[in-house]
Amino acid sequence: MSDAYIALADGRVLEARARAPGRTRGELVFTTAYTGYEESLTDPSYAEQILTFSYPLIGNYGVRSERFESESVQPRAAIARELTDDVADWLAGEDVPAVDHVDTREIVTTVREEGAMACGIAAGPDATAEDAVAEMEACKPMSDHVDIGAQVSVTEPTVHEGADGVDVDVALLDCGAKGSIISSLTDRGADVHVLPYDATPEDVAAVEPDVLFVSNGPGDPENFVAAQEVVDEFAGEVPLAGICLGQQVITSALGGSTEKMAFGHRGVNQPVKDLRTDKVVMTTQNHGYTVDDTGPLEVTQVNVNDDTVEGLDSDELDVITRQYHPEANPGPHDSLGFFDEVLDLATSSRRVAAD
Ligand SMILES: NC(=O)CC[C@H](N)C(=O)O
Repeated sequence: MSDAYIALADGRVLEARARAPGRTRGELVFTTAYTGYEESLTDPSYAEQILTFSYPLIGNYGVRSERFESESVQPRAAIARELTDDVADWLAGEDVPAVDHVDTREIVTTVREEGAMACGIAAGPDATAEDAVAEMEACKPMSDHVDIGAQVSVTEPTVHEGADGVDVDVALLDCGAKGSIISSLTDRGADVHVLPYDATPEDVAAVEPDVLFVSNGPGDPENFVAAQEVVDEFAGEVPLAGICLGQQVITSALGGSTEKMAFGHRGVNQPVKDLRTDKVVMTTQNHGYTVDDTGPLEVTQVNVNDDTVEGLDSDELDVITRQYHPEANPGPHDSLGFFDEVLDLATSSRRVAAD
């Protein structure tokens, strides 16, 4: 007898094995990454989602907090073919339901064919298929999580100091920032002033930033209204940079738009071509929305698989953004140079302003 059930919005209920008990619901997504499960499970971009690992064995090198991207587990549940005890115990300790012994190929194929969908999970000794279905039926679309930023952002400003000798101040709007975005900036010497997702223009001005950086984050970028207002306020005055949700928020704020993708880009081998150099790099991605209309921004990079926008730029407004995750964790380090470009933009625009 099964002790776990996964209910999908298309009516199917899959039987599984409970590895961490509980009942929950969320948008069903996946990652094809074969390593980096600790980083993915602590990435705030996955808030309100259920994460399926397509790689069959998850947890084979343990669980270490040094590899976490935030302080807690962020998806509402995890699904894998086989979870080790280390991972199962970690998730159980965090009250995040987890299930395995299920055909994850079927789940990923379903999401690829039918799109990201509502999902309910019931796991544990008393779990029933009906419980899972009830959870799935109560699952809201991502766009209905209007204040999702509050779940993942700092509530008070915090400063992360970079190395001495580099004089760059970054105001980072924390819409659910991964730790390695912050450390990629401090490693290069920048002081990073992490501000709440709903910071006001006054809060940002108080930092006297050399660059305003909008982080990654969960959910629909159109719900990050305060962040869009801040970007609008500083556009043309302070250089702008963003990653993933950050690219989407900046584009919308400047007059462009975003749209929901069928199932998104979900893995660590997404090929991205730079249109200026014709070079292709491998990138880490986990997003379900994409930039549709780029507004005043110029497309500098595209996804080789489907031609969607991966990088945007504006010389006039001093903007540089990426849809993928240059900070990696998990994934390839091919595009870490993005952070050098951000610091160059911060310092060169300052020189121009001082002339
Ligand atoms: N990784 C992210 O920042 C994700 C951005 C946004 N929530 C999306 O799904 O498109």
